[in-house]
Amino acid sequence: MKITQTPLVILNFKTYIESTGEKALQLARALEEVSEETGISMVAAPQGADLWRLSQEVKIPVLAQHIDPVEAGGHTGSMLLECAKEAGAAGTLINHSEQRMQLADIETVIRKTNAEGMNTVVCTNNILTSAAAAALNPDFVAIEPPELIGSGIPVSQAEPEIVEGSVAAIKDINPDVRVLCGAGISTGDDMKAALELGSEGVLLASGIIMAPDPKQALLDLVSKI
Ligand SMILES: O=C(CO)COP(=O)(O)O
Repeated sequence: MKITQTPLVILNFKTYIESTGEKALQLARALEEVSEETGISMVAAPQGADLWRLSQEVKIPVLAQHIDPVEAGGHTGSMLLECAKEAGAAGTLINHSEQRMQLADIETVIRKTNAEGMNTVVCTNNILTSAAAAALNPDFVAIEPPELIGSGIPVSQAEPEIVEGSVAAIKDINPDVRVLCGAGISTGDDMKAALELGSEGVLLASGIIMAPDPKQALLDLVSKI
């Protein structure tokens, strides 16, 4: 089912110990509680091995962090779309800077995932790649300058022009694509700035996962919306 409600918070669990296994479930429950308490749409993107457990335990959508552009058959170590779907994934991140893909493969995964009615979130690194991604008809484009990822320096404050420019370029090519931004996002001011720049939500990781109290960090994140 397509995610329609914005503003939107997608938490990329990556492969931190603090967001793995039992701790991934605790984090997903925090997302679910904050979503229920605030009415803000929240989504978890755990590692593949945690997809099934989280999709069964929480009501918020869960996304795969990556899907390989392969058909069913002889592929070792790949993540097959159909497997992620049966594990309860509502969609997938695509082309994250930590899992870069070729253009043809990005197109394949967007097309196959959209055909299943699942959500497609393509990650980009600048205005030009954001415009290119929009032409492939994903549901979301998440602009994340790699140099700010994990830095604690929020893109919405450090490089606002890349967010504004990506929104304009994307909407010029495909008005239906919704824009998220990420990299260094952690506070309510960061989220407020992101929305003021024209994005409809954020894609984030360490600012929440590494917080002493992730649930309180999520409440702070959406406190100024
Ligand atoms: O890569 C990111 C989300 O996909 C951003 O990571 P940080 O929130 O840790 O900067």
